Amino acid sequence: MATVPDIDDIQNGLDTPIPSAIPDAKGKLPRLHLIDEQQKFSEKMSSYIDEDWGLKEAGFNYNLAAVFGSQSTGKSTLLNRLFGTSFDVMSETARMQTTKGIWISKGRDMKDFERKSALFSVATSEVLIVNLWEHQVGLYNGANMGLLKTVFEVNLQLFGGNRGKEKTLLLFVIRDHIGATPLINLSNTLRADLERIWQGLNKPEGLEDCKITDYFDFMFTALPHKLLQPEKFEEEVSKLRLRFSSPSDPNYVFQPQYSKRVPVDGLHIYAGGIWDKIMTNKDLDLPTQQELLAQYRCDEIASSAFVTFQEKIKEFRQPIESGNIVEDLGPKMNELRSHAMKSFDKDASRYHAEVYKRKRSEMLTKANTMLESYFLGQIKNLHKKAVQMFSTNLQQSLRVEGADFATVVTAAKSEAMDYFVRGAKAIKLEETEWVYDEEQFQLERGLSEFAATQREKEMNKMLTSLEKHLRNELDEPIGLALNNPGPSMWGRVIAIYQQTVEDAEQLLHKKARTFDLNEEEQGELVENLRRQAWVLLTKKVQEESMDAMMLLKLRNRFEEKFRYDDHGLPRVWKPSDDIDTPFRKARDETVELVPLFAKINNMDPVNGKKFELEASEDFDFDQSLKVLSETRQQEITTKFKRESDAFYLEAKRSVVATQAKVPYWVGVALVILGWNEFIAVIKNPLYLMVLTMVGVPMIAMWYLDMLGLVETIGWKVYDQGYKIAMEKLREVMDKSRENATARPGQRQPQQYPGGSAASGARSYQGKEEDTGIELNSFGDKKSQ
Ligand SMILES: Nc1nc2c(ncn2[C@@H]2O[C@H](COP(=O)(O)OP(=O)(O)OP(=O)(O)O)[C@@H](O)[C@H]2O)c(=O)[nH]1
Repeated sequence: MATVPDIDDIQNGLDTPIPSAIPDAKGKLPRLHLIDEQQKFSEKMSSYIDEDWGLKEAGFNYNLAAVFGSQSTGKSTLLNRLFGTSFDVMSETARMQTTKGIWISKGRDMKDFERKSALFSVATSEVLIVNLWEHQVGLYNGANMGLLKTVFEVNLQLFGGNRGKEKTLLLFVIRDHIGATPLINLSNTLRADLERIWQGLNKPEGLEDCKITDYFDFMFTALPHKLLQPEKFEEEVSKLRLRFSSPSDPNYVFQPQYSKRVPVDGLHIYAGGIWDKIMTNKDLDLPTQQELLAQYRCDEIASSAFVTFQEKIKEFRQPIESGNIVEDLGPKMNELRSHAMKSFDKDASRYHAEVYKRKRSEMLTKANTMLESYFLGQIKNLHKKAVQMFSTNLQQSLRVEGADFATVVTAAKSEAMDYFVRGAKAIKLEETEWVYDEEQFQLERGLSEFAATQREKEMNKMLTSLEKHLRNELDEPIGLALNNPGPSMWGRVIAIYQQTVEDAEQLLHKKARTFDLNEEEQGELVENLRRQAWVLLTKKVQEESMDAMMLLKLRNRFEEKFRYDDHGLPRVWKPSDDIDTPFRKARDETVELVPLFAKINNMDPVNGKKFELEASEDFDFDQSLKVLSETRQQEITTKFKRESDAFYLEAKRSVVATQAKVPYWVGVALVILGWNEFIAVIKNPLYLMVLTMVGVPMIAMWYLDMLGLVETIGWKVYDQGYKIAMEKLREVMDKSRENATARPGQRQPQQYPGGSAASGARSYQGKEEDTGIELNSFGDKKSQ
């Protein structure tokens, strides 16, 4: 290849007048060994450009062409003919002798250098002449297509970013063209070969779909046989020369799109930079035989070590996938990994050190990747377990009376987090970049969210119990206050409210501390509490002011005034008594109570100020104060008046009853008919004693006009006695029914309507007296 080691790839376009090119003593233009055998870029390029070639002031007015082709394909001959250069041409006789021997013995270095210099030519030149024999067309190796492939590949890697911006012209010159195959056919074959090569390239990321034409243009030409048709050869070469020297030629090669746009004074830096980049690219280096062997053997050793390793680590899969925590997973994984690495080291460490090192690190990475799935699986399971642990601990601790929520959460959280971190640390192997920060972060967040939900639940529980407390504290006292109606009753109600809310607030503040509530949250809860208590209060007031309740209150008050005297004793009306005045007075005084229930008087009795609560969307304080409307007040008053009439009539009736008198003849008849009995009683001390004991009090009462009262009391006693007796009877019946239910294996009787199956069964088997009660209660004596 002519680019090695000569500078025959750098050439000045012939149309450009060379300002001061200085030929040497033999009249030859000076040439530079640009890159020497040690692959070192010449430092003299700049001085050659400036002085030897006189291109100092040329700026962009120069061109670069390179030639590429197999050994001794006449590259130098062509360049010398085209550009008047003076590259050495191998003598016709020596040609055969200088090929294979040198080629094989220096194979590696040469091949390496060949790739690099070919790539250098492609990267720096505007036109790359690809020189090949006609008979090489279609032959992969002969036409140097393998080399072209590497050059294309690396060119794409290193300079592929300039897609479509900088193109290079590939000018194929087919030598010794006899003419049997037309040029067009040859060029088609070459195009197809190039396209195929391009398809097979390993293209870098992002350039997978790039085309060969994004980077290269093609031109094809042929030259006749130099030795067989020398004149024709020279003629065609002269024509070809025009393509390089005459811009007016239709096939002129140095088109602007191929220019690298580097001014000539910077060319040495540009070309040097490209060479450096090429030199540092590993893909252009060929491995030594030792390295190849080491790669092969290390791969084999690694695979065999992996077989055992993979087999052993399988045991972790099942438990981890089913969500269990594998005990000692860290040490176990570490042991298996070290075992695999040791068995690799034992055999592989004898091979090429660099390769061994690289393969070892590859193997370690692969082993780590395999183990990482178990690491991640265990981390996931640890996460789940930590959440469970947290939830159980929290719930257990909260069950303890007086548990402080904030403290309980902090303790449970720190325990769960500790468990997770300890577990995660234990399975993180050395020489890995495994991390669990994200999972830890997610866990912490999850626990906080869980705690927040729990806290809300606990708070709701607390608020519900607080509401119950409020209801208990308010209900009875308010009922009592309103059952004794009067101008001061609202004052009492407000005082009860204030006291209850104060107690509940204290309770709330105490609880708030355990929930770690801030000022604002506490304020809001207190506000809600006050409102809630007020709503409960107004509900109770509404209950107490329902028609039936109001009438009861009024009736009680009326009875107090009308039926009892000032000493609290029941009044017995005598015929001489004035019933109308006390009745009217008692009724008027009672009716006066009704307007008191029109509206809650929200005056605070303690400080004399109006008590108020802030209204909200669903709470209207002023509205909540209203109790009885005008209409309802009237309705209640009317109903009450009607009821009170009954009391009036009853009073009147009782006077008539005491007024009724026994006729005189009844007395006379009594004396005549009962004389004997009277004498018998007088004479008998026992009868006399009984008569005295019963008769004297009766006479006294009659005298005091209290017989009506005695009668009323008697009836009441009878009434009460009857009620108690019935109650006792019911209790005994219930008890006997329960006992019967408790007895197992008894028949299911149906014959006692209203009685339970158990009580029916009892009637067959129970004790005599029990059965009697049972039957009496249901009235079915036949079954006995
Ligand atoms: N048949 C034939 N021989 C040629 C042609 N051009 C050059 N030669 C001869 O081939 C031999 C090699 O020519 P060179 O120009 O030195 O070839 P090269 O490719 O520069 O050689 P290296 O630089 O060693 O790779 C010389 O003897 C030339 O006279 C050609 O077109 N046809």
